[in-house]
Amino acid sequence: MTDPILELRDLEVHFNTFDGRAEVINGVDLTVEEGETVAIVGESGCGKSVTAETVMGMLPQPPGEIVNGELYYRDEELLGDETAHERVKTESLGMIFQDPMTSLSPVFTVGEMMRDVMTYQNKTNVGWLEIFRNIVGRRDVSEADMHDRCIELLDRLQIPDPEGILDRYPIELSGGMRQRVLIAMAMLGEPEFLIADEPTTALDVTVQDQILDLLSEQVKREDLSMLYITHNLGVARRIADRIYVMYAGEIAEVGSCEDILDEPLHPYSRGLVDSVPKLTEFDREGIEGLIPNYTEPPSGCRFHPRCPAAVAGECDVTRPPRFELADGREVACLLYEDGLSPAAANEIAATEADTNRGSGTTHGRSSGPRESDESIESLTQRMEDANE
Ligand SMILES: Nc1ncnc2c1ncn2[C@@H]1O[C@H](COP(=O)(O)OP(=O)(O)OP(=O)(O)O)[C@@H](O)[C@H]1O
Ligand code: NI
Repeated sequence: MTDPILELRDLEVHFNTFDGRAEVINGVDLTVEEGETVAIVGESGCGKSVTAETVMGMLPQPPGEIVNGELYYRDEELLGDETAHERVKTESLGMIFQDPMTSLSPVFTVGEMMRDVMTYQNKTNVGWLEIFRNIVGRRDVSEADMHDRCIELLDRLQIPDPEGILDRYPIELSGGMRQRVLIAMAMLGEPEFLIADEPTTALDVTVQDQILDLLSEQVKREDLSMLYITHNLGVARRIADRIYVMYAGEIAEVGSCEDILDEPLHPYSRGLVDSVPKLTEFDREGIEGLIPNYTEPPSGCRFHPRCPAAVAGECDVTRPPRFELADGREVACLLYEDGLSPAAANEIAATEADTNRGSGTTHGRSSGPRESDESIESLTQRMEDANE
């Protein structure tokens, strides 16, 4: 491990809703090393955006409430210091959002928006001093310089006719072009850390690929670090160095893209990888059931009601810590207690899943952990035997 540029520790976020208190983020730890791209992958509603919003200092509070946790950016704690958070956000962070139509203003041209961003660089409280300085004219924000910088960035994102684009309104551009403009705008403030929340979901696959390539290019060129949010494992593999698999506001598994995709360990990751449509395969296994209700989250492991390998009396009682395996892999699943080898644990998970399926797990809503005489200890024993 090198130097973490960003570190989230034990984050807990709750929301006050009409249905009660929703305990959405439940102890998330996450680290992004300098120059690294980390993807958070998980199904809709698992808390990816809430995590990103917290990092950006953009969590709506209320209804949101950060109940616990620390956020370090280059060793500076930000969750307890709004001023520092605002400064870091302005100076060092860049954001790219999901839907360009909602993040771009419909009433300004691309050029006007880009100039605005450059002048105030995402500052929410622009003081009279800054406005005065800009009226008087600082060298670095002269009209000509701003114009050149806009053209350079639009050019870098391979936007045809950048001069012409500056005078266009977002509505006049295609989805792919809008997303490119949004990336160009995020780069204007010369950030060192990018946060992208599903920037390509609304695009068709070819355009999505182009955008991912362009984004990777910027990240490499400027030596940026990035937190990339997606529900798509394929996208994560293309863009990220490491993947954090998230389930119901908890991190299920951490590993390199290859590790997670080639040999997912957590039963949830296994389901997630299995549910990726393959061109050569029609019959695929997904994950049954839904993300739990956050006002009454399951006890123990939050995944246990849907887990094909869940063991009654264990998984519904004990919240699994993140077990560290070799090569920076971490899995929050009781199967991996006692440093079991991934291959062996996987085998057990698979056997468990088969047995559970055979014993008639109902469709749609899972029937919860299997009543079993076999405890984790005996599973472990079996695994150790298998290892020998
Ligand atoms: N402002 C809010 N008020 C109340 N609940 C919220 C708010 N924002 C998020 N939530 C809840 O937090 C949970 C996680 O939402 P989040 O948007 O982080 O999911 P996500 O993983 O980003 O999903 P998606 O892939 O659909 O974007 C959801 O149950 C959502 O209803
Ligand atoms: Ni989201």
